[in-house]
Amino acid sequence: MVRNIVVIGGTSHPQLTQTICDNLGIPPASVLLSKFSVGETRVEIHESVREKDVYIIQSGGGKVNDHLIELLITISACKTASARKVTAVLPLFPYSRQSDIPYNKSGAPLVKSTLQSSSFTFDSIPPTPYPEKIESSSLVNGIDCLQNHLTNAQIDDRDSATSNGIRHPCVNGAKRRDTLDSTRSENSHFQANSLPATPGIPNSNGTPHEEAINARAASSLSIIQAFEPRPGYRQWVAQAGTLVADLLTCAGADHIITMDLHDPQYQGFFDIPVDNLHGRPLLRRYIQRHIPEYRNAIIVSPDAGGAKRATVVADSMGMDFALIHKERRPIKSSDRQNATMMLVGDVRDRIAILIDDLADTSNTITRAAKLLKKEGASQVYALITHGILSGDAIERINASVLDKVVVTNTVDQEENLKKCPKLEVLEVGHVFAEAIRRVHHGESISVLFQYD
Ligand SMILES: O=P(O)(O)OC[C@H]1O[C@H](OP(=O)(O)OP(=O)(O)O)[C@H](O)[C@@H]1O
Repeated sequence: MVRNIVVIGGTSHPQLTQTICDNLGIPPASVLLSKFSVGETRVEIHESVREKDVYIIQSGGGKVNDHLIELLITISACKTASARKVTAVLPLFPYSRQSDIPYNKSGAPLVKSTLQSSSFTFDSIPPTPYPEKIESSSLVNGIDCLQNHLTNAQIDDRDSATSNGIRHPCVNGAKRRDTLDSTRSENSHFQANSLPATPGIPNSNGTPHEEAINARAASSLSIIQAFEPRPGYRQWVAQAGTLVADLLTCAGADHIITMDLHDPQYQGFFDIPVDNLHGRPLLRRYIQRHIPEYRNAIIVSPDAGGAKRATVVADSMGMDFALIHKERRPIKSSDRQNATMMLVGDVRDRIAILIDDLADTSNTITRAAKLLKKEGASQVYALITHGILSGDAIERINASVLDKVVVTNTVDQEENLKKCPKLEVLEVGHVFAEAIRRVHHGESISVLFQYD
């Protein structure tokens, strides 16, 4: 039993909090986490934290923004209640993919939008928005309006440049909308049913169901084609990772414990200690125990960004390695969905094991699996640290040629397990409990990463 320590669980993953507390031999602290009817988060700490070391467990995934605000308020509540030290334990760190935003060649950000004949929408809540499911109310929310105005403003500028410098008045947006519609009709590749086939990957390789899901998602994932950058101006997109790091520090966090940061350099955004634990030992143990004749299998990175992660696993286990190269900066929205994928390495008649840090929409792993099967792989496993699995990811995995998807429970998988027979979950609670115990006693935690 660890003394003088308080563990508080956020609402993101109560089961993981309980496992961590069971491993530490203490009960979770009594707290009230709720919401006022307006939607604001309410936090009450029901026991003394004075001069105690407090560990707050809150993961990303799910209602990520609500969880983040709840974490910030809880940190602040503990600090103002005289906690000696507050450590935020974020098994999946939210927003860590947003330290850099991918841009297309024209400078427009690669963001999700859904194109309808009359308007854009930027809904990103699960499920992955389908054009036919858009509600008219979604067209009037703040971000949609802002983006529409941005787009319309771009078109206005173009118009004014080609019409003797006279700016068209905005009468109920009618002029702008007309222009926008005509711009859209020129971009016929934006129509949901006219997507190009995946270069290098004939459509016939996937199941018809998978093709349908991917085509539907491709039609939803769009760059604003009407966007044309003003000369000398590149549209600014917030790099939210920096802000989130600052928010945690300002709220009063003294220390961060997380696992498999998408970009390990994100640790440099903080001026407090960040312990980035590794999920690799768990994945490695799974390979050794569950994959038959694993030494003949081949580790595959589904994109160049994850090559280092995957090679570390391959090298430490004396296994072969292959890489899928994914085109990173497509010009058209449909290209992001259908970007060219090329395999470097030989997977024929072997079990291919995809290793990645996270699966969100699961487009990456399902498309990689399709390519690997096409290249002759006998089975395809995906071993992922963070199973975010948002939107219709589970549906996509079920329809894919993937044989098995193994994730850790840094994100709650209870509901996903019920819906996905291919899914297996590895427990991480004991890893975080050991990290907390070591940090609390001032012991080194490097032993938790010294296996590579
Ligand atoms: O399930 P999905 O929605 O397909 O997302 C998963 C992919 O996203 C991340 O990489 P990213 O695309 O950000 O590229 P990077 O690794 O080069 O940073 C991650 O490393 C996966 O490869």
